[in-house]
Amino acid sequence: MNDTTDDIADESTDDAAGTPVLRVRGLRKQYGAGEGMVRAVDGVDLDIGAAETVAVMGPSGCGKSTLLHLLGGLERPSGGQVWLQGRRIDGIGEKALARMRRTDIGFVFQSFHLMEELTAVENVELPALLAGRSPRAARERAAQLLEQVGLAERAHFLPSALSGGQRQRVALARALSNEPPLVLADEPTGNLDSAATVEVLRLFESLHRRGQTLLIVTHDARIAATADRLISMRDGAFVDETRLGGGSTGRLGALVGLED
Ligand SMILES: Nc1ncnc2c1ncn2[C@@H]1O[C@H](COP(=O)(O)OP(=O)(O)OP(=O)(O)O)[C@@H](O)[C@H]1O
Repeated sequence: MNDTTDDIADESTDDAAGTPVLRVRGLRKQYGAGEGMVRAVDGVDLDIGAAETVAVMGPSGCGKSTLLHLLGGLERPSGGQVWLQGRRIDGIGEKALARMRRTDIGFVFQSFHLMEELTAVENVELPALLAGRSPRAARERAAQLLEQVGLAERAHFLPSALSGGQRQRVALARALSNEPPLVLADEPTGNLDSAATVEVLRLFESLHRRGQTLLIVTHDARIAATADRLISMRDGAFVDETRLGGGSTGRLGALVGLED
């Protein structure tokens, strides 16, 4: 485990092409020890530039979720370095980590993770309130985001009264609440039927067009087709990378039968 500090270290990474939104070097996570040890993430290097969408695909158990959890500060790495907007974030203290999760990373999970007792708009405004925005500003921003995901009319519904696709759209709106520089999505369509998958896919495309930086782990080739780059992962490591056109108008989008 790395040493921790409650301040985000100001260790910049200079790069001729500009500072990437996310830079990862030699990232590792192992579980257990001895014969039962699992190397879930085993030496990952990655740069994601501003406004880039990167998709990661790979077989079950290859370490995709663990990777996102490490990048989103939900789990601690066993080794390696991570910079978010040029700031070193691996090994930061709990307070700084919590702040980073609230304001710098938007997380979209396969199973939505909405607060069931809060309405859609209350779910979406929560991160902004936790980040210290005024109730009025947080509510205005939440209403705007729900409008963008096509759910303005359902703002006061509880999650239990929403379909899977609608829940994921609320979750996506919530992820954008604090305008994070990076959105991490873990199988965002994994629990959705194909109609709802297309709805969510459209939203990712539109986010991509608007310049949101995104890292998406997915089993769905249609989602991956919206990316600029597609990375294949096996046994905790990246084994292949393909540059796509980005957006479902790209070559792969055509292959999987999506129209724009
Ligand atoms: N908390 C944990 N303790 C022990 N082993 C773990 C833990 N979390 C994950 N693993 C192991 O790490 C490896 C990677 O798991 P991970 O969930 O990251 O894979 P994945 O590629 O996301 O799989 P899926 O596509 O099925 O969600 C697997 O072998 C898994 O069993």
